[in-house]
Amino acid sequence: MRGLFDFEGEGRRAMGKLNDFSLYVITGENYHPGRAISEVMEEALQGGADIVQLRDKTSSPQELLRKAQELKALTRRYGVPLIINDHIELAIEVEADGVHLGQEDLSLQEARRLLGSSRIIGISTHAIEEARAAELGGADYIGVGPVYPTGTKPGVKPVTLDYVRQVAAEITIPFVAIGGITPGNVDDVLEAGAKRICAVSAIVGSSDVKGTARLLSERVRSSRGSVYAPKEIVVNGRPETVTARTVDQLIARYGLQGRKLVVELDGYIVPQDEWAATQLFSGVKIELVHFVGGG
Ligand SMILES: Cc1ncc(COP(=O)(O)OP(=O)(O)O)c(N)n1
Ligand SMILES: Cc1nc(C(=O)O)sc1CCOP(=O)(O)O
Ligand SMILES: [Mg+2]
Repeated sequence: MRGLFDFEGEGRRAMGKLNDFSLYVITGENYHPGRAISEVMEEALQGGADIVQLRDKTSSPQELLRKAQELKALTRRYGVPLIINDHIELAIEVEADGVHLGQEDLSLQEARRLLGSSRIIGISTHAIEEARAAELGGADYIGVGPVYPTGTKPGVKPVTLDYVRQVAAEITIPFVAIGGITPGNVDDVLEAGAKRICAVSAIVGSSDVKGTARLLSERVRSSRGSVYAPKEIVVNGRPETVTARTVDQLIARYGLQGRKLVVELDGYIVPQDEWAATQLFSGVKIELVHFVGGG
């Protein structure tokens, strides 16, 4: 097991806010005329959405503020992060958990300067060079898409499952596959290596928002394997098969209880008070770094 590393020097950061997630749901009010945004998003949360984004290209600043405040209260009740698309100043004003930015939006560096290290920054990517740059620049997650053609972004050329495979093989920060994902094609996306998916129309445009969210979220979770089954994970760079269900069980398995430890899971530092609740899934990469000699 690797012992000690200079975690300042390697650009690692404490990120308590972005817990592992499976189903990321983005608002899309044009898909549910006559129904309130908070009503529809609450159904998505009931179905298992574990991260929510407010994306709204048409509202006035006042309307946007009202929607952001409503969603902030809603997501707090469900204990999931709220991300604001594009508008960093709004994210700061409502104390959202983070912001999502595209290649044409505010730069990652400027966003990080404004938001600080504890808030989430997601970056859209459409090619591996963009994914590498986002990872290197300290993004907390990346969007990978559009995987399929989508009416939510008409006319945008799909990146296809090839790009999903490329990112799954190379990029270590969490990524979320997005664009045209539905119950009918989600298994292909997962098969290509996605561990998290994101959807707008398939969920908020569904006649059964909760049921569709549940179906998608269960598909993603079950593709990661049962928490009770042996899991193939990578511990400090070494492939291991483990039965530990949670981070604290894994720590116990290595006899490291009570040691001064830093735990990094898929690029995030897991705070000690979350070790017991943080589940392990096949495919995760974990670093257990213990300090020796008073380091
Ligand atoms: C999770 C996620 N991924 C990608 C996007 C798209 O962001 P962007 O490229 O800036 O395009 P707009 O959404 O602003 O039209 C996203 N919003 N969320
Ligand atoms: C908002 C957005 N961004 C994308 C990207 O690839 O960056 S694809 C997309 C639309 C996602 O909506 P739907 O689930 O309805 O296809
Ligand atoms: Mg944008």
